[in-house]
Amino acid sequence: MAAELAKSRPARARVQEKESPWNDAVGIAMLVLAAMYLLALVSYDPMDLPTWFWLSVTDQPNLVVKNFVGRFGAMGAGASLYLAGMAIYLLPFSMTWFGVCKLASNVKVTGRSWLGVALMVITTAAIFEVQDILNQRDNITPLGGGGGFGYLIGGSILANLLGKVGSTVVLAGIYAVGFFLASGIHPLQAIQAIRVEITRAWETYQIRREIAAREAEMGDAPSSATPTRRKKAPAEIKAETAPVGPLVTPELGLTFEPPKPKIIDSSASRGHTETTDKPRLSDVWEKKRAQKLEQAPHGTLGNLAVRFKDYKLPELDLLSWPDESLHKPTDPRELIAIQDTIIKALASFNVKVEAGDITRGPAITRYEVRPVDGLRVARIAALDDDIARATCAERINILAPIPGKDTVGIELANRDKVIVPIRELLEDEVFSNGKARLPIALGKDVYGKTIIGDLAAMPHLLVAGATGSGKSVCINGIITSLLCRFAPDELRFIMIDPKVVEMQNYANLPHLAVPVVTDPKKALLALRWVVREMESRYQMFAQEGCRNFETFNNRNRKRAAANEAKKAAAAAMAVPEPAPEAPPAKPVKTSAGTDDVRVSAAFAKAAAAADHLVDGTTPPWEDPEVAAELEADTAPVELPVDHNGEWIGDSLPPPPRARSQEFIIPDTLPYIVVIIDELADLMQTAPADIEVAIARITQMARAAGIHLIVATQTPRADVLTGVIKANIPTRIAFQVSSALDSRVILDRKGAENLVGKGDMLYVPPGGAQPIRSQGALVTDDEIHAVVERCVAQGKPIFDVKVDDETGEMGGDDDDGEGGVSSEEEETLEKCLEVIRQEKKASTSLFQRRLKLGYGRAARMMDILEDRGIIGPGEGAKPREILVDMDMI
Ligand SMILES: Nc1ncnc2c1ncn2[C@@H]1O[C@H](COP(=O)(O)OP(=O)(O)OP(=O)(O)O)[C@@H](O)[C@H]1O
Repeated sequence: MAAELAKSRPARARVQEKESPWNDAVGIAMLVLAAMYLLALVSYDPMDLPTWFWLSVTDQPNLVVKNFVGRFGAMGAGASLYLAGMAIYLLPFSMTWFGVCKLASNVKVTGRSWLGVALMVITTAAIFEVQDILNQRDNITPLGGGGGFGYLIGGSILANLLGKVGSTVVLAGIYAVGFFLASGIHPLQAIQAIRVEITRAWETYQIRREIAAREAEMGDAPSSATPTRRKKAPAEIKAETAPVGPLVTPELGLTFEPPKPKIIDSSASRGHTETTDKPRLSDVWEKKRAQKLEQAPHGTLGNLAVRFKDYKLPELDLLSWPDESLHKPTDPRELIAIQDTIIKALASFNVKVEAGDITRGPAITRYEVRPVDGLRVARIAALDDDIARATCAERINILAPIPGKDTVGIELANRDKVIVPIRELLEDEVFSNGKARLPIALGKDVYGKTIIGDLAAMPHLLVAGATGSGKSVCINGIITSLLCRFAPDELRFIMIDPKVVEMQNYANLPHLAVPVVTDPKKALLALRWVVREMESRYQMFAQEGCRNFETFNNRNRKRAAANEAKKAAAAAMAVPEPAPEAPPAKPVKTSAGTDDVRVSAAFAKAAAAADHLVDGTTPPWEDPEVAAELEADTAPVELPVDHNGEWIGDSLPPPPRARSQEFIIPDTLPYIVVIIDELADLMQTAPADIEVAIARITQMARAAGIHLIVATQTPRADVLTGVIKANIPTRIAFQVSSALDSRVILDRKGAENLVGKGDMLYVPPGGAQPIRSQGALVTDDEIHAVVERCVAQGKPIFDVKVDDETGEMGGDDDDGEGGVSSEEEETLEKCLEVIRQEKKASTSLFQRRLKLGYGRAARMMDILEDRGIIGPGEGAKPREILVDMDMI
């Protein structure tokens, strides 16, 4: 109980001793004095006193002093025993306690403490006198066991005034006050601890009695007719026999028994669970998708949905598991040794902490320490460099405190890093349970919990970190998650990759809405297209009376369900009539699936037309065969209506459309995920325009099913501007070189302490604290396998509008080689003629001879240089002609 009391002292009483170099000296001095005092008391002999001392009992004192502390000790002990009697023994013990406190610097020894001791000594002396304890009057204690104080206060005053019992009660009260003053223990806490002890003892007694009674009952014959004991409900028994855990006092909110430190190893991957009874996830999703397509109302399937109707999602078997044999088991002794080193390192700076849990994650291990009461956690955080030195760690991170815990976490990189395979995350229940609309596998936290984000909820994501820290792997993991979950008609990508090499793996992906954009100048056009697409989606939503992407995509199913319910209600209300023997109504009721086929075929042709266009081959309308087919399709389709003109198809009739309406509103729209791999490169070209486009997308695109992922390795304020950051609250920071960079990404420091290679801080949407985790690893082979599976099922159908916007594809007739228009080609011919005649080439020459403006003449020079006809410019000199002009 004393330990509990000591632990639970309130901050008021347990004022921490200020760290001072004198503390140790004073502490040691007190211990020495206490020892000498005690020795003097125990070895006191009145014959040691010199004759001149007022307590001397002889003219011939001992020649050889018997007192262990000499004559001085004898005089001190004699005077003390005379004044306070045997109660004086409290003094050296109190001094010893104070000396220890001084050395430990954990409790401040103040005047109040000494006053407390004085009260304790005096009241004890008085109690000895009143209660006649150790009350011999001899040479050692001439005034009795209570000494002079006891005699005067106890015997002469209190006993006469209050009697024996009354004075004992008063003296006990004063003693208690002295004890609280000396020890710093709050009286309420003492009562609390006593109450807890009593309750615990009572509970233990009750449980023992119950067990004994039950044993006795079991020993009795079962035929015992009149059981005397009421049988308790199982819950009651459970509550009684529950192990007594850490007791929390509701009044003070204090835990008297801190939980025992644990070692948790969450580094190993969960491994593949071969479950034959469970359907494969891709099958489940495909089935859902097929159902949606089947239920889509007549004529509203988009061309992508028709084209990829039989699309199969890549199986998770394409992704591999790491070699488990390489995983080294955790050695708890090693972890405990490191924790001890940390505790000792902190203790050497007078920072007292107790050991907490140790959690080994895939890349880092978190050592928890519990600061003693009264220690500010900031003091531990300030010693990060010293802990790093003591543990020989390259970088450490201190969580002071760990959110939601009463401990401080010290995170050190593991010597043997365990990778987190993406397959583990994709097989996780969280990924597949369908709660996340756009699930993306991110990684695993230090406790082994998988981190699966929902891009739809984010709704945009910023990924930043130094080069080689794991950004690309993270983005590839996100793309792989989406590829394993969505068909090309459900999700489309726009990839902007100014680094050129990062996204080449995805160049033929059927999910691409536009070819991978590598030219930073064209990236702006792609972003503008996204803005336009967003606006056109909002128009569609308005037309359909939907507020956002989800309601739009589910509107037909909701309407169909409502229609079904109406039909059922009407059928229930209708009086059943005998069915007339009539020939089946004409036209025969056609299922939604059947009537879709024809319209879908038309869309398929439209898709083929788009393909023709982007492939640069003959446009479909020039192909007589396709043209004839398209013509045939314009023949009126027999609609599933009854003789009253009422719709009898399984699906809903298409919504009425205005004649002027140019587009068919599709049943569902795909998500669009825009990925910008290096924002810094884009910000160099047209910072203001890019910033405006990103801000517009991030502010408004969420409800339109458009989501943005921005990555950068340059976390500077001019790249990640305030406007961009304000609109992208969800962030992932990989290792960066400085706390400044970390602040730019996360608005707080911490990323500079990451250890690289996928070690990241993830700020979830709405989450205040970043979660440290190890990113999922997806290898190049895995990416190839998944992409190949997607590519094998169809080529990308680029949106022609996008091509026009980005200028990447051959959709524009005007653009020839390298974006040179036919008009420019004509001017170029004239320029070549001028070069042939003049045998030289310069901008001014073209301006003069062809009456061109400077800009156009300079553009011609650039094209000629690009084509290797003329050499690079050398100041004012005419350019060198590199080819034989007669050969051109
Ligand atoms: N989650 C991870 N698990 C294990 N290793 C990883 C992980 N992420 C990255 N790595 C390792 O770090 C290396 C660099 O990663 P990555 O290419 O993603 O860095 P980056 O930040 O994209 O660099 P850059 O900006 O130069 O492209 C990888 O080749 C891989 O070995």
